Amino acid sequence: MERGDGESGEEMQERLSTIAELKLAAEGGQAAHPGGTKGPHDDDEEEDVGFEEMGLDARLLRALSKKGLSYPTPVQAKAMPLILEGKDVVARAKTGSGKTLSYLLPLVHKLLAEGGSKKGPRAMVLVPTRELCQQVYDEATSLAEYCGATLRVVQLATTMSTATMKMSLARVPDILVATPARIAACISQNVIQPAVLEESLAMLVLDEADLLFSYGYEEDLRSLAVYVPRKCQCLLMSATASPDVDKLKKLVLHNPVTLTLTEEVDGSGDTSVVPKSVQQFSVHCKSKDKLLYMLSILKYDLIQKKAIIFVNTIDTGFRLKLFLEQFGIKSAVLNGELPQNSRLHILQQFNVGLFEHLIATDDGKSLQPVSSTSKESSSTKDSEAEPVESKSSKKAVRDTEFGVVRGIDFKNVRTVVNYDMPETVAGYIHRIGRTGRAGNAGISLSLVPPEDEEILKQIKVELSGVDEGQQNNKALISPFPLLSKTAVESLRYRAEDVMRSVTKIAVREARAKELRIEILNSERLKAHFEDNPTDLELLKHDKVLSKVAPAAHLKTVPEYLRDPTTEAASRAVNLARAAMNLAQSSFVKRKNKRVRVQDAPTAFTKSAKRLKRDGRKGGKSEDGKSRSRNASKHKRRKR
Ligand SMILES: Nc1ncnc2c1ncn2[C@@H]1O[C@H](COP(=O)(O)OP(=O)(O)OP(=O)(O)O)[C@@H](O)[C@H]1O
Repeated sequence: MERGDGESGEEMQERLSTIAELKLAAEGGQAAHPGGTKGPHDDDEEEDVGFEEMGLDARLLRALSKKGLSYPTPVQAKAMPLILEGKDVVARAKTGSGKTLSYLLPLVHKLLAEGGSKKGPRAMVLVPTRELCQQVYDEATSLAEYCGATLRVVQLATTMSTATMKMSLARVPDILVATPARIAACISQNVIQPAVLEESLAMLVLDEADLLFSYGYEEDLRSLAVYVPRKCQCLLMSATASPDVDKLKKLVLHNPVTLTLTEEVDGSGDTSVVPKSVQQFSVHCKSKDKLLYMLSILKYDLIQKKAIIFVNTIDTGFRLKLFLEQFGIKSAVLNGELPQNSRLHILQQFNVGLFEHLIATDDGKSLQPVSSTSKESSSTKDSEAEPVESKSSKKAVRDTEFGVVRGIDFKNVRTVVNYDMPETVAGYIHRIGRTGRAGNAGISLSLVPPEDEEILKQIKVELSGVDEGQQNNKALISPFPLLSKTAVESLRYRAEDVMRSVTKIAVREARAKELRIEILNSERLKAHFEDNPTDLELLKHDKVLSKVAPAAHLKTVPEYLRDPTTEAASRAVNLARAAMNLAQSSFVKRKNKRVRVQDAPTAFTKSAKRLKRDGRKGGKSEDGKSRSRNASKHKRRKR
């Protein structure tokens, strides 16, 4: 029986069962709280220990309750008691697992308990990037404010002159947040006297410790280590293991307790540093087709938003933006060339959801010209259209302390796309760690051209812990099931047409224009947001940069081009999105426990499986051998 809208009874039944499945996924999830010891991070039988049982200062407990946090995450549950005891701790836990509060809570607790006068900072948190500096500063300040305490938190920014640093430190801070280079500069310029530091410093935290050396802070840290008093408690936090962490450990810690909190991936006893709430997919395509594939994924609405799309060079980012813009897909570009105020503002806007697609380069390293790394040059070599770093970029001031990948707590990012593959496994882990934070669900999607198969292989081996041949059920990165070849090919002609118009010159001009605007805005922004911190509408970062206005007909994909199988997938993604929103909003109390409903990756996989099964039953598969009911129905309709 066919209904008026063209949906058969069977199809309607199936759609309803998908909805029911998604609802079930949304409502019937495991007892979970993002922080709980029995939350999505961990299925062991340990008893839940609340923050109250940890003996935290009552003001901190109130602060946590105001923030809506009731249970510690596993890393918090394990690390905090040790830190409160005064032990040096090295903690390695996956991205988004709450490492920041695991050291800030005991740190603030101790400062509140000790009180008293001081000559120098009592606690110092060192991080590799300015973006992280700001984030840790915000978190510490908000904790102090919620506690109603008069703790003074100061951050030292890279751009500060000696005079400004002196001014900032004139009233002695309780907590100092900075990059190692700033502290080393303060010491060498006598803004901080080593003797004072030796006397006052009671706690030193090296956050994102795996990255501090690679960001070039080894010398700064070595010079600082000399002044860290023996009595000072030292903590090292990291997401990945690295020889640098070991070096740092030897440099500043004394008999530390080492905690490694990874999680089981598949119930087999094996562990992974990637949150299991993140489903990982790959799409294999030629390098020159990456724009086309990206367009197909977005145009068919196959991924959840918000999405971060990682690229390896600034020019690639602008090229992608200009290209997508022509199809009515808006995005903002974030890179280390932009002034710091603009970068912070972009992050802020993205976090509150003012735009859905953020194209980002990962860190200071990505600002090197393409030819400077073999990996980057290889990823562009068979794509003639792919521009190399423009000359103008060499003149731009590059901020080597820029970094959005490492440690930044993006809010509600549902999908991370590797438009360009990262150079290293650690880079991959940090990138995809921008989604699936605090137990939320997320998806990662990597576009893999033939020349990046090797890094994908390495990633798979390292994440699964077994050689390729043995991965079978442990394959953590599966082929993306929702995009059919037909869907991609339906857009090829239009995409290639637009690709030709996004020339190197257009990219260079757009990049220069964006930079000019942002530099101008930067100062205005600074003043404006000091006065109006909540006014985020002033500037839109996803504005159109193309000189030529996007053609109206490219904004939608006409009916005759649409691929029914991928359309069905798109509907499933939308249902999953609805389920995720439902899941997010439905925190319920069960037996006095905060129960967070299961998020949607399961639903996503099930929908994908159903689509695949349908494909086998008669749907249009990637090789185009069979035809779907939808496709023939679609044809009937067309006729
Ligand atoms: N106990 C908790 N319950 C619920 N959410 C929490 C808890 N602790 C922290 N969070 C939230 O988890 C998110 C991730 O925390 P955080 O940024 O500290 O992770 P991280 O482990 O440092 O990640 P990365 O390695 O990427 O830096 C934040 O949004 C934070 O507010």
